[in-house]
Amino acid sequence: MFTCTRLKVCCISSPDEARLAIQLGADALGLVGAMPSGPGVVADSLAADIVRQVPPPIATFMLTSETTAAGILAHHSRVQASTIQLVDAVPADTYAQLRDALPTVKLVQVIHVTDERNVAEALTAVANGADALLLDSGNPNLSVKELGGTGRVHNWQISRAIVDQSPVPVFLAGGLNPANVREAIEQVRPFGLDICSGVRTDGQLDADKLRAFVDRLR
Ligand SMILES: O=C(O)c1ccccc1NCC(=O)[C@H](O)[C@H](O)COP(=O)(O)O
Repeated sequence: MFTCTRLKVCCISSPDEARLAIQLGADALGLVGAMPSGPGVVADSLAADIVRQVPPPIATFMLTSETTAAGILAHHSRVQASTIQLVDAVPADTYAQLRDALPTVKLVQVIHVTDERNVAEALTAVANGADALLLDSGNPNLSVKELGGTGRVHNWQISRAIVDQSPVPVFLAGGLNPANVREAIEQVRPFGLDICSGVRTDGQLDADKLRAFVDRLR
């Protein structure tokens, strides 16, 4: 079956990694801001430098753990990405405040999938103004929150239920790699995939792993 599942390569840590990801087929790049935990964080100055070098039509996603409109806008002013990825839950009026301040910037809400209640959580985020959803495997309820980059797969049946009901595009993340990418697409049918640890070796983007992932994806 023909598929055009989009690919976001996350945890980009240098201009060279950005170039490699684009060369191998990335539609979007993810730049991880300050987080309570996780291996993929880069300084805002480096993220901004990478954003400046990324050509259109490649999208740049700034991942933020900020949960107030003021904090998110301050983060965005330092990075200037085309898309803001909210990795934690935010108050309902935050999307409208961000939209007023940044009308051309897209807002992607991460949902950390643990149980069926995440379906309602996802649809509420859309009703509040999210332009897209990204389903990941973190745990925001821990004392030190996990907000992504876990390398873990979650319950794809719940993700499929969200895809089936969502009126906006849905990205699937969490523990994806060349070996499970086809199954992920067949089971969840997402608009796009997001990958970090599954295409890295010793923390560096691995061209062979990313090529293998893209070969199976396309
Ligand atoms: O990588 C991190 O350190 C990180 C920490 C907190 C939020 C997001 C983080 N990474 C970016 C992502 O969104 C990952 O691409 C996503 O969680 C999937 O990661 P993986 O399971 O390793 O493919």
